[in-house]
Amino acid sequence: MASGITKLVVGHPFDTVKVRLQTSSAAEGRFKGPLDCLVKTVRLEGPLALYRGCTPPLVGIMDWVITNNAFPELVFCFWGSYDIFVRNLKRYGLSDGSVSFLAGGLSATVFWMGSYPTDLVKNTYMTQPDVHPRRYPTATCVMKHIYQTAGLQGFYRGFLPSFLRAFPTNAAAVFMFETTMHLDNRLLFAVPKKGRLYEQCMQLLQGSDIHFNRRSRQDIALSTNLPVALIFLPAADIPKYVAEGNVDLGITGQDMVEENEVKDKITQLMELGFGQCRLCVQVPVSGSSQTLESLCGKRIVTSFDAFARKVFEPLDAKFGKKTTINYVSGSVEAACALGLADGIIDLVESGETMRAAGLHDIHTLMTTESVLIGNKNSQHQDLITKLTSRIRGVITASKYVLCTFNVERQHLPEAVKITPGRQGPTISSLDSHEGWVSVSAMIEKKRKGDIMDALSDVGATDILVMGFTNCRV
Ligand SMILES: Nc1ncnc2c1ncn2[C@@H]1O[C@H](COP(=O)(O)OP(=O)(O)OP(=O)(O)O)[C@@H](O)[C@H]1O
Ligand SMILES: O=P(O)(O)OC[C@H]1O[C@H](OP(=O)(O)OP(=O)(O)O)[C@H](O)[C@@H]1O
Repeated sequence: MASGITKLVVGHPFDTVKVRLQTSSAAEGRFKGPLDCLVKTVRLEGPLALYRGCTPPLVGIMDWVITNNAFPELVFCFWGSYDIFVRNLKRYGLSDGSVSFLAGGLSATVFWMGSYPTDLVKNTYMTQPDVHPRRYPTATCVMKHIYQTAGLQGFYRGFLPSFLRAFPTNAAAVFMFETTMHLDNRLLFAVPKKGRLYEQCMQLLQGSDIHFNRRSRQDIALSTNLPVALIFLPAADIPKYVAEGNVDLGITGQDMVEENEVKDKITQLMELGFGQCRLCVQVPVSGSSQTLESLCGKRIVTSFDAFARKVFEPLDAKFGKKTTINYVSGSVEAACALGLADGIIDLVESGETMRAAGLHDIHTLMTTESVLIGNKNSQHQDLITKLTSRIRGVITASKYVLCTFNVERQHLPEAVKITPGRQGPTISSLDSHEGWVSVSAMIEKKRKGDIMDALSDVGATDILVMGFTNCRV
């Protein structure tokens, strides 16, 4: 009750201003803005005009709802029906995300079906012309008028646009609300949302059996089989989030960790074996500056501005010059051709982009690859260990294959030298061939051709090589 009265006293003037602004067209030019509307209303009609719509002797529950601006009370319709929709949609085996999305949209429809007539009556009452006697002395008169002129359907005039807007916006809002509420107690795992590392990260998550459904453009996805939430972020921002404990785990490049200057604040859990490249100082092939020292005092363009400052500040101090460092977020190689830079600092993998821009590298600042990094104080250390072990299994599986063959026992020592395995090969006797054994051992994928040749040379037969997708070794 107290909250209703407070809402009425404090909130109703705002509502009056809002509705008047909404219903006065720009062409009319009645009000220049909210303050102008407030001042004009008070000056021309007196302060009580701000409370029009809340004091008339309205009767019945509809009037109470209207005069107390009690739409929030109708919110129970929303969440009440939401529960019912959720329960029913779950029966169709839809994912949690789809259920929240659809139930949110459907509940918004229910909410609007219930509240739309009162909204229409309230708006009509509050925006009636400032003439005396009033066309509608009470909200009940508005209701009577609508009913007499258009029947019951008159209370739903203009409903379609409201519905069309309400379904998707509420579906998305509820979906995000539910997702965010479910982040509690989950390990937050940041992965690049696009760019060079994206595809391999997705394969890594899939290989590690971290299941999730991600809608297009959605930046948070809950795992469906682990207490993990995947947070899709730019690779450049991930080190900072991990260092500050906003997320527990992340995948990014070592170059990004350096650039964010957070190496001491994170734990590098594992090198992932992809995203390998070099961070290089590059200059035009025929440019006048061909050394780091000669670039001192000139213009450098880069996405790695912190790195660039670390390189050039000592040189500037030594030579008494001031190197200009300008940040760009991509296509750095274009800067020299555009006359914006004398040199750049950017990544080189194959060197194709660099050469296509007429540049060559004169200095390698660091070699880099993608890494799994963790927050030092995460509350989810057990889960971090588990995920790290799964990911290590996928990486190992991508580097090794399983080699099996049969060999005469007398040649076993030579064969074992060729395939020692990670901790010794598995050897079992062959019941069907007296004096023969079957051997299986993990071998490096990139050496499999040489190994098979060598095994043949020592008399091994039935040599098979098989890939596997995950392992714990
Ligand atoms: N050519 C490359 N080869 C290998 N790894 C690369 C290459 N370019 C970038 N990387 C690695 O990928 C990380 C992210 O780089 P990327 O250019 O994809 O980031 P982004 O700026 O977020 O994406 P985008 O370029 O789509 O805006 C880099 O920090 C680096 O570690
Ligand atoms: O040596 P290369 O094999 O040619 O690779 C190097 C390029 O790859 C990266 O850019 P990316 O293609 O990711 O786009 P970006 O410039 O927009 O960051 C990097 O910034 C280089 O431009």
